[in-house]
Amino acid sequence: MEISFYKYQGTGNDFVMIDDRDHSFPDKDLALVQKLCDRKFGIGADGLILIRSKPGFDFEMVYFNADGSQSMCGNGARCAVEFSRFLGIIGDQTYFLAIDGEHQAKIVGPWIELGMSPVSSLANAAGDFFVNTGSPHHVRFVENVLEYPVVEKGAEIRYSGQYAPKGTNVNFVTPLSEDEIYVRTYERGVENETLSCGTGVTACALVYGYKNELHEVKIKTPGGDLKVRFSENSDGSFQNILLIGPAEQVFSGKIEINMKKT
Ligand SMILES: N[C@H](CCC[C@H](N)C(=O)O)C(=O)O
Repeated sequence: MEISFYKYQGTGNDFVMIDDRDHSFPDKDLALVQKLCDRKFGIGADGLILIRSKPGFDFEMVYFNADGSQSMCGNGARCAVEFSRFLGIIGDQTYFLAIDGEHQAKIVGPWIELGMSPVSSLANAAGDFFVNTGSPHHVRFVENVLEYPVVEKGAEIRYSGQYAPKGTNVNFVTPLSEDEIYVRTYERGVENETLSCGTGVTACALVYGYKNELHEVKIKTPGGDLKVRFSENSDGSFQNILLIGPAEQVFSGKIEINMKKT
């Protein structure tokens, strides 16, 4: 069976995007997801996203990490919004469903303003922090993140007993100024450093904003620049969280897939 795909990237986090409004993609075939994401034997990507029809929403976004596991993906959601506009499903605003619930988003020029799920609390984790922004994130502030052994230390934390069995994503942060941070991320399900992680930079921005009484944080990542805006409630929870950044279609193509005999 031949399928059409589109390749998108959001600050260097890259995705195979499939228009699956007819629900024909074999989403139980995780070996196929892994193959399509494989950078040598497939198309190559950090993850794969299906756009599906969903009553009550403009669309549903189904996200798979490269290893076939599922979670919420912030950069991927921005790409899903841009892809849905490209397909003519939406204009410049949308209300869609993802694994962590409903989301609003707005396209403002080259930027997508993505509403993220509310965050109930920041937790301390052995001197670091833990935040769930739709996917789980460990946040560690370090002296010089550009020199930090992200993959080695990231894997250590990701596979540590405190996060077993599901694991977590791991972010390392160095402040650049009073309202800007640099973030590098080890991503669960990619099992490597990615050039950026949307839910990850959101987690880091909430922690930095909490520590410095900010409601908007600029973030630099190896894959590009992002902004996070939010409001904090008196009980320490966060809402009106916006992840703001670009999303770009890089190329499109067709690929032959062997459907598993079911
Ligand atoms: N690897 C993450 C999901 C993708 C997160 C990232 N790509 C983003 O932009 O939020 C996890 O397993 O929780």
